[in-house]
Amino acid sequence: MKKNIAVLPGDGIGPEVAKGAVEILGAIGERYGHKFTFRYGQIGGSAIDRHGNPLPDETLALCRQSDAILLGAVGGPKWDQNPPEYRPEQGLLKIRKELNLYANMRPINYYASLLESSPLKKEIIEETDFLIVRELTGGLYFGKPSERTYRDGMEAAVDTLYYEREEVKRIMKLAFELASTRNQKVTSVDKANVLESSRMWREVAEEVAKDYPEVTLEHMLVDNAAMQLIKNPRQFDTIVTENMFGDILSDEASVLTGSLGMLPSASLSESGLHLYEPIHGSAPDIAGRNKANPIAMILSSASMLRHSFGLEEEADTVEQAVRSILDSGRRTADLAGSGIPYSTSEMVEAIKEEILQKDAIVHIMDAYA
Ligand SMILES: NC(=O)C1=CN([C@@H]2O[C@H](COP(=O)(O)OP(=O)(O)OC[C@H]3O[C@@H](n4cnc5c(N)ncnc54)[C@H](O)[C@@H]3O)[C@@H](O)[C@H]2O)C=CC1
Ligand SMILES: CC(C)CC(=O)C(=O)O
Ligand SMILES: [Mg+2]
Repeated sequence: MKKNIAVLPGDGIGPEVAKGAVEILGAIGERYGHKFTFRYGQIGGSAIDRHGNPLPDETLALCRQSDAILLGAVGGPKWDQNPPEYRPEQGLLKIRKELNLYANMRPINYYASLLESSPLKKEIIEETDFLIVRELTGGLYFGKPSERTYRDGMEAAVDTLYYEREEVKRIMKLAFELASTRNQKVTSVDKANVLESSRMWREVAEEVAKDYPEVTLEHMLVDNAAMQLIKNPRQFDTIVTENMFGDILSDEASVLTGSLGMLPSASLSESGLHLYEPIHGSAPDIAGRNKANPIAMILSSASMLRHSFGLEEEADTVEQAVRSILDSGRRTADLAGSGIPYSTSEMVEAIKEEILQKDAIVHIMDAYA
């Protein structure tokens, strides 16, 4: 198979983890005979520095000409004081909107060998397996106005949580579709006791649920959901929620796996051009030190193999290699505790060797078959 992949490394640890994912995809190409061509584009702070724009037109064009997109992370203190349009995060929001990447899938799976890495009790997190379906192109991050203003002579600031009914329906339908292939339960998370947008969200959830009689729908207020995620995460199967609620709840959920550096995501569009990104940010506190955990990014690339290219076995191979390396006790600093940590590049190399070594074993077995 031949595929063109746009790689947008971004800022901070973005380039470090993106490099790791590219190497892993290279190993998969080598093992299975696929030709992946990687073409690089600028986004975020590095794009501001080079082009004066957090999402240059060239980057968008590159993405549109590609079969899938890998994105590292954007942002950092260097650009924190920039005016809003020159903030790296605007590049990320814009690419999501321009490519209509309306659904961000954030799966939370437990890793047996990482049970000790979480501050939570083993009995609570064991067997955790749920999916956060985060609406990604609407809600509080996109509503207008979003500005500094004056009201009654007083300085004020406003952000707007705006949803069109159809936008809610689209993400809700996807959540029900996904739940019907999982454990048939949707938890719709909102703040319907306060927000009008949430009351509409709830109505739509009830309406869509009628088409999926085999799926159980429950509603949960977001503050309670934040608590339930830590208290009893096994109760969840598919969570569907507003953009910012999903952003916050998924970072919280990463604690179940032991590190933010473990959670991948897929940002899906209706056009079939999807973007794959770890849920974490650019981690300026560890950037440039070869210290970041590349697994969230590597698992995002596995998701790309599965969902964009239909390469199920190849995706399984990446995920299995990650599990084997973790089972063998190898950890980056975020998970190493008092053990000796692997650097980013050592971790990538270990996963890569695991992928290629299995290949060697398969060939030897074939030779003797
Ligand atoms: N998708 C994106 O590009 C995102 C960008 N950001 C941006 O990133 C910058 C930093 O934001 P923060 O709030 O610090 O969030 P962050 O996610 O970058 O980091 C939070 C904490 O988790 C750690 N961490 C994150 N990823 C890690 C990894 N792969 N391995 C090991 N440790 C990891 C960091 O070292 C830090 O202590 C900001 O400019 C923010 O706007 C934040 C979230 C998402
Ligand atoms: C710019 C932010 C919305 C990025 C973020 O935190 C995320 O998508 O997880
Ligand atoms: Mg986030």
